[in-house]
Amino acid sequence: MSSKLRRLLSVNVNQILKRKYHKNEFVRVVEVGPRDGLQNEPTNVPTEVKIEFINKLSETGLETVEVTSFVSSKWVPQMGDNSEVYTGIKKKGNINYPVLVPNAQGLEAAVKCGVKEIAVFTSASEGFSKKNTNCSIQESLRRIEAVVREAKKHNLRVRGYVSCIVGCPYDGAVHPSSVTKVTEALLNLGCYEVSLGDTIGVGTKQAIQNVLKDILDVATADKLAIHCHDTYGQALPNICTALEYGVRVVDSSVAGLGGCPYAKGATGNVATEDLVYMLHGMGMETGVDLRMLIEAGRYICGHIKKQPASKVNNALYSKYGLE
Ligand SMILES: CC(C)(COP(=O)([O-])OP(=O)([O-])OC[C@H]1O[C@@H](n2cnc3c(N)ncnc32)[C@H](O)[C@@H]1OP(=O)([O-])[O-])[C@@H](O)C(=O)NCCC(=O)NCCSC(=O)C[C@@](C)(O)CC(=O)[O-]
Repeated sequence: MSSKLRRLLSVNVNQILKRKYHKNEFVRVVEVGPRDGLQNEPTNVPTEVKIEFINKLSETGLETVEVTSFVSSKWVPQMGDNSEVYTGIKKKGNINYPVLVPNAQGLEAAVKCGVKEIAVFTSASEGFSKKNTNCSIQESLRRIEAVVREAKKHNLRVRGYVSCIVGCPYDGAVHPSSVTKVTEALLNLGCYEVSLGDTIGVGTKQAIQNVLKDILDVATADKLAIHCHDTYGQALPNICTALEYGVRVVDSSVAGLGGCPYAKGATGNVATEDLVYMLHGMGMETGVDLRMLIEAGRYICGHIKKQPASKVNNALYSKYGLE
C-alpha cells in the first residue's frame, strides 16, 4: 500500500473513532472516594466518619457514589465495616450506591444489606490478579460469572472493572489485546458497563489511545468508563483522550484520595474536584456542585489528617470562603 493511501486511511479511521466532545454533553462522574479512596488508608477511619462523608457526597449532585467493598477484611481491613456503612448512609433515590464484590460470599453479604448495584473486578494482567484476588484471570472470570448469575436473580445492576489496562506493578507493560479480551468477557457476562483502570497511573495519551482503539473493535464507547490513577500526573490528559473516543463516564476520587493496597506506590485517583473543574471548563455538564464537593473533600481530609491532593480544592478552598 502506498504511504499516501495509508495516511489517508488512518486519517479516516481516526475521524470515525474520534468523537469530539460537544458543549453541554453530560459526563457521569463515578465517585469512588469512599471505597477506592479509603481502602488504602493505614489508620482506621471510624464508621460514622465514612457515613458522614458519603452523606456529604450525596448532596453534591453526583449520580453514583461507590460506597464500600464486600471483600475479605483479612485482605482489606479498612472495608471491614461494609455492612454498617452501607446501611448507615442516607440514600437518595436518584443516586446509585454500588459496592465492590469479589465472590459469592461478598455478594451474599451485600444482598443482605439491600444493595441495588455491585461492581465486580478483574485484571488484564495475571500478576495483579493473583496478588489482588489470589486467583488467575480465568478463575476470577469464573467467580464473576457465578456472582453475576446470582446478582441478576436479585435484580442487581452489575458494573465491571478491569485493572492494569496499561501497566502492572508485577508483570510490567500490558498489551491492549489483553484488556480487550477481559473487557469483552465482562460485557458478555452481563456487566452494563466496564471501567478501564489505569491502576498504577503509568498511562499516557498514546497508551490510552491504543487501548481504546483496540476495545472499540468489540464494544461501543457507551459501555465503557475510564478510571485513572494520577501517579504520573497523566490522569486528566488521559481522561480527555477517552472523551475524544466517546467515553462519557469517568471515575474519580474526591481530594485525589486512594490507591490499591495491592499496587504499591500507586497514588490516588484523579481528584473529582479537578475532573469536574476541567469538564465544566470544557462546557460539559456533570450536575456536580464544585463548592459542595470541595467541602466533602475537606471533611474527609480533616479526618485522615491529609492535605487534599486536588489542585482545584486547594486553589478554591479559601476563595469559596470554606476556611
Ligand atoms: C477475593 C479474596 C476474598 C480471595 O482471598 P482468599 O484468601 O483466596 O479467599 P478464601 O475464599 O480462601 O477465604 C479466606 C478468608 O476470607 C474470607 N472471605 C472470603 N471472601 C470474603 C468476602 N467477600 N467477605 C468477607 N470475608 C471473605 C473467608 O471466609 C476466609 O475466612 P477464614 O475462614 O479464614 O476466617 C481476597 O483476595 C480479597 O478480598 N481480595 C480483594 C482485594 C481488594 O479489595 N483489592 C482492592 C480492590 S480492587 C482495586 O482497587 C482496583 C480498582 C477496582 O479500583 C480498579 C483499578 O484501579 O484498577
